[in-house]
Amino acid sequence: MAQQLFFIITVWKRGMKNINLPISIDEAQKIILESVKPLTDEGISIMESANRVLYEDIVASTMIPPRDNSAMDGYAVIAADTKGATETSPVKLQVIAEIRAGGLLDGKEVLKGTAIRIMTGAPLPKSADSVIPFEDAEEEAGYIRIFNETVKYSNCRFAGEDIKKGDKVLEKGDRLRSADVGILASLNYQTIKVYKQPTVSIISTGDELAEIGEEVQMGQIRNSNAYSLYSEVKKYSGLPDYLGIVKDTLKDTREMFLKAMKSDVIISTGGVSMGKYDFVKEIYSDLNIETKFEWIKVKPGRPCTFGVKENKLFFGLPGNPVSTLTSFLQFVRPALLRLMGAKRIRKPVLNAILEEDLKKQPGKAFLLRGHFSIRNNEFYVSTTGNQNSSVLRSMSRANCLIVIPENTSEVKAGEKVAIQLIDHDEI
Ligand SMILES: Nc1nc2c(c(=O)[nH]1)N[C@H]1C(S)=C(S)[C@@H](COP(=O)(O)OP(=O)(O)OC[C@H]3O[C@@H](n4cnc5c(N)ncnc54)[C@H](O)[C@@H]3O)O[C@H]1N2
Ligand code: MOO
Repeated sequence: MAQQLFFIITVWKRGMKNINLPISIDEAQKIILESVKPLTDEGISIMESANRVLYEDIVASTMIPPRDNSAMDGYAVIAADTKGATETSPVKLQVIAEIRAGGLLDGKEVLKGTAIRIMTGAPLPKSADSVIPFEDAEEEAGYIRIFNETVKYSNCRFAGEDIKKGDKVLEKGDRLRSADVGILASLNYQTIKVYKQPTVSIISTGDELAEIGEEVQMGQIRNSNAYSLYSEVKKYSGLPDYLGIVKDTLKDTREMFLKAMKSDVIISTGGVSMGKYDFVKEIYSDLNIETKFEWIKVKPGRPCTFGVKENKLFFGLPGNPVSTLTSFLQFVRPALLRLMGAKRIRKPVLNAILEEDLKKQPGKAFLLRGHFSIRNNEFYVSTTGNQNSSVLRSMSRANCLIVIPENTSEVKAGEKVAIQLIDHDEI
């Protein structure tokens, strides 16, 4: 009875929502994405644009390539002129001119029975409809001998075959890859409009933490979460600011969170489970941050708090180093990408053959650290060792997370399991 009363009071205090009940990964992601308001835009040089998200559609104002040109170093010919060419009875054509890449046509034209020496990328002269590579012809005293027939359009590249004028080549919401940057350059863009990068404050909580360079006192461990998170934030194009370690007191935690409020996203690690000195949740209600959820039906990462205040997103990630990273991947990563306007935010998931038996309790999903490999065109996966949430080594060896659903209790070697590819681009 007393327990029920406590529960009702807690729910009431936290805005009539049952945030104490664990929710699924999918539900949590939905709540987070509903809370994200994408940032505004800025203009940047295309040189800085890799991994940024376009704020505008890119519509081609010219054709690429702009004119028909040669795909090989060789001879521009009229294909019909090579008819009947064989090893024993080669066709002979007179070489009447040469065109270099970047050179001008200057009215040069291939006439019947002639050829023009041409370099890769040089404009195709009028009436030529095929290019014979140097290695397939023999030149001597102003003539070439050709030993094989060629067909029309061999080794020719045509105007607009890559991009036509008016094509929408890239879209608002695309996260730019290197080939995209190349297309922008081909279309003469020096600068483009992209979404701003989210600023991200990172806070480590815990009296037990020693900073890099400090002596580790009795009972202390080295702070690793701030650094693994810092690199994850950078990987997903956020602007991280590591604010340091905060001691487990309400006063210090409040001061640190007030300092962090300058950012779009505030990530803390530790202090979100049931410990006597876990203050993060208390600080949320203290600072009027609306808590949306506190527990997820997943291991690692069961305690995980998410809150919102004035478009700022607050993630209270669990302290265990692996739980921090898996929770980042499932929850913070999609939020950062959506803040930056990205359309694609899902990591690829595929099926792989499990190489060992796995058992778990039902009731929560498991995200096991795995390593996948490909043999005989099949994906295989095995775990990377000790799956304790504090064991970072097995995360460091992992290239995927094996997803065992909530209600499954056992999977046998040889069965297929879903694997989430953690190092691959979003789809
Ligand atoms: N009574 C309960 N205890 C715990 C529960 C629970 O449900 N009931 N959940 C457990 C689970 S699961 C996790 S995960 C942890 C999460 O706890 P906190 O987020 O409150 O984290 P802390 O207690 O502060 O730390 C947990 C663990 O992680 C180490 N840690 C913390 N910060 C860092 C850092 N920056 N770098 C490296 N390692 C860090 C810390 O030393 C602890 O060992 O709670 C369980 N307990
Ligand atoms: O859920 Mo905790 O994150 O397993 O160790």
